[in-house]
Amino acid sequence: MQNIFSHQLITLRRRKNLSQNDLARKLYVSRQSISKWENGETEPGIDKLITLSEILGVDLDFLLLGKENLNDLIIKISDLKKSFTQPVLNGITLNIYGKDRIALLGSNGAGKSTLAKMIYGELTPDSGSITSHVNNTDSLNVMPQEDVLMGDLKVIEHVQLAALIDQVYSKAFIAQMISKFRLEKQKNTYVSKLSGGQKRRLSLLLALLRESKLLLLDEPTVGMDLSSIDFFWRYLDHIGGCVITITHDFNQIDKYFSRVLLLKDGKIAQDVAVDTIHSHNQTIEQWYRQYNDGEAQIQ
Ligand SMILES: Nc1ncnc2c1ncn2[C@@H]1O[C@H](COP(=O)(O)OP(=O)(O)OP(=O)(O)O)[C@@H](O)[C@H]1O
Repeated sequence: MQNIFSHQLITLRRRKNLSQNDLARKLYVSRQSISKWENGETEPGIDKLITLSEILGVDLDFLLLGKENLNDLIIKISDLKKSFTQPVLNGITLNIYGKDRIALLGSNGAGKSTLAKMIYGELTPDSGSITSHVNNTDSLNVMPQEDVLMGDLKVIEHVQLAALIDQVYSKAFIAQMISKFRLEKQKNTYVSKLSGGQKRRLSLLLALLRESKLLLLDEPTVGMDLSSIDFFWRYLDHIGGCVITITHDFNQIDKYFSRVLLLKDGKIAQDVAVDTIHSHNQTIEQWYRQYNDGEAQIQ
């Protein structure tokens, strides 16, 4: 066990961009203890192992025995390239794990939606590969940047249809979701007559009808009023599986995400754990301003 655990600890700690000091602080142990565990000289007790598996976002089995399970690595992206009239993605390499909560950040036009569309299969890359352990038909939920709604259905009909397709149809559940998403008054309104924010709420409801292994949200809160935005973030906090969100809603990233990716010049310029940014006494917004415009690197 010792060798596998030591190897796992080093790999997973680096994957989370945590230094030995960062991890020591989180576990209330000395940096030397971490170093000894990583050298295979000593082992942590069970309470620390449990906390470690939580911090590193993996099952205890995987931490101790290296048993890869599908909840862990769910998407592997290698050297992905895509050009339209100009190159947009210029060699994206990335692993996405089952418990990741990723905020995908970058300037307008950086290629965030393009990358998301390739992950959910709407666009094909020019070169490179995406290996996915997510079944697009039953384990992937998507809320694209532009609402994809059927305007000539009433809200209730749209939700019923989606629930049938997702195999989660139940009258009570549909009523509950419509009420939760504050669309009760509009349930007999044609979708084409909804306001922009109401359409966004409906799109979100549809994306969240069934459980998913991967939920991809492209600027979900744009056009929503403040109470809908608050509702959205609270709701998101209770969703299982991996979540990748493209957002410029910086105030919320600190609270709801575990990992931030910065897309810049067609590459993943930064891939950092939110905790690491906080341990440098920065908010995500401060970090973003520094790294999107500057050249610095977090060690
Ligand atoms: N179908 C397309 N045909 C031609 N160019 C495209 C197409 N889709 C995207 N682009 C271009 O690719 C670049 C990246 O677009 P993308 O929508 O991925 O950026 P983004 O980071 O999501 O931007 P934003 O934050 O503004 O939504 C842009 O310059 C855009 O004009």
